[in-house]
Amino acid sequence: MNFRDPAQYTEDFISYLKAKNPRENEFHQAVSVVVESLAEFLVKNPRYLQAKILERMVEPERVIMFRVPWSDDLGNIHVNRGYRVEMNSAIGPYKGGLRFHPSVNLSIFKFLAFEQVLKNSLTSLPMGGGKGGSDFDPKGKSDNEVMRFCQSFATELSRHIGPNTDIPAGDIGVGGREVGFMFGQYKRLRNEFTGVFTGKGIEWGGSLIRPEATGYGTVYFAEEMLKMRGDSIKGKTVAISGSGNVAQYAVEKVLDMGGKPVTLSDSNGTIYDPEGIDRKKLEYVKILKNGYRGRIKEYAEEYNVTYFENQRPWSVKCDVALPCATQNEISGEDADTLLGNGCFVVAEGANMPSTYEAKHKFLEAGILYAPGKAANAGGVAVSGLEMTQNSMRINWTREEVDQKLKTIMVNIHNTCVKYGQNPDGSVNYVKGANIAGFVKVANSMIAQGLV
Ligand SMILES: NC(=O)C1=CN([C@@H]2O[C@H](COP(=O)(O)OP(=O)(O)OC[C@H]3O[C@@H](n4cnc5c(N)ncnc54)[C@H](OP(=O)(O)O)[C@@H]3O)[C@@H](O)[C@H]2O)C=CC1
Ligand SMILES: O=C(O)CCC(=O)C(=O)O
Repeated sequence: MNFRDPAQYTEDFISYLKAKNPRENEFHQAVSVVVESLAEFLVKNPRYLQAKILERMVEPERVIMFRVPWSDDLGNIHVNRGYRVEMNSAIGPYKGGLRFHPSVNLSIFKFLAFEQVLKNSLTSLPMGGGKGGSDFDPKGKSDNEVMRFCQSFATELSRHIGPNTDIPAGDIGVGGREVGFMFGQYKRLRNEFTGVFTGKGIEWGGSLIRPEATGYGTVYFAEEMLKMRGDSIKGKTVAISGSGNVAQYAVEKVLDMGGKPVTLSDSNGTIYDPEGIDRKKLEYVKILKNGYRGRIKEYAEEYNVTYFENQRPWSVKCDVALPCATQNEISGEDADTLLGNGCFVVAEGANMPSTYEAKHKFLEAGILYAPGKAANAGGVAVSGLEMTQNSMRINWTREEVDQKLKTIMVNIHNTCVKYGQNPDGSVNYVKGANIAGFVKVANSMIAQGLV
């Protein structure tokens, strides 16, 4: 590898990564963006190159893959695959969510775990990074089927996790219901009540504001970016994708701040409500999605608004875009459409929702663009606060947790500015987040010897 020329170093490193991890496209994408941001910094700070920190960081400390057998309500047997990627524990125990979705594979979990390491570092809380889940699809399953699956999954996972080892939480397809079933099984197997999961119910060890944290935090981050330009969310038209946990609370915080959310989506299509999704309509979405687990199309029927079948929200005119569904949901073409329509703020509630092309278009356009590892870090940050409350056997109030969340998001924003500000005063938040997240983990790895 060429240790003198940043562009050549980047190319060499990506070739090395691809040769070692063939066909893991999402993982290549996530690492490529980070290496591009870091290359110049690494060339100027060769001790990280000499210690082969990046080579070590892209190799998970441990990957666990396992069989998850379960039976449906008719007694038919199904076999899914479970995963946990324990990526890096340099600054704390592995921490990160579980995703249940039929599309998952090892590449997706490695990209998510790699992003999680840098994200958790940015929160300033002592958490390493991990991610896991299964190709199980909770959609269309009864509560009893989901419980049997979760019990089977947690039975194997319980051997690998613990309150000081690895603390999973929710992600796509895993919310309070699933965390409850897994926590219950873990407790039964270990005969101990510990904070081994976060995102727990409020009556049994959960933290206030954890459900809200990712969506709220994303909007707090967008507000901080706007503040740098003497602007705010107030009066802005906001396009939001997804209609799950992150999207719902992003809508709620945009409303709190005087903005107008106009879209939501799911994997079947997008609703466009030009009058704005108000609090009453948001309550409808929460019942639709969290209660009876319906489709977003039903919103269009209820409120007589446009429904774009099989389309994403990015063709709608907006000032701010908050992608809150899944990875690679904004293509290069979508980015062109957003920019052409005057969108000038993108804050990623989801993990890596912008493709490699889209990300570069946003950076070249010089808009306010916050990558997921910075903008959506509020979720795992409040998970960290849940761990603290569990250890101390106390519960903070809603206001206390929200205030701490706000402070963490402001600090992450300022850290990105510190490492990502250009000579003309503009900020490359991608570069800022990647360098800041990296430095703390890299220094800790060096301090701990060759591990
Ligand atoms: N929950 C958290 O605390 C955090 C979540 N994130 C990230 O935020 C994103 C959303 O997570 P969360 O809200 O928790 O998950 P949910 O399962 O609650 O919601 C996911 C939403 O995204 C949609 N979606 C999922 N997959 C696809 C797809 N392939 N194409 C189109 N739409 C899709 C879902 O639609 P449908 O119902 O049709 O599947 C649903 O509306 C993810 O990227 C996650 O990694 C990041 C930080 C923390
Ligand atoms: O709260 C957590 O531990 C995990 C959140 C998460 O999965 C994420 O930040 O992507």
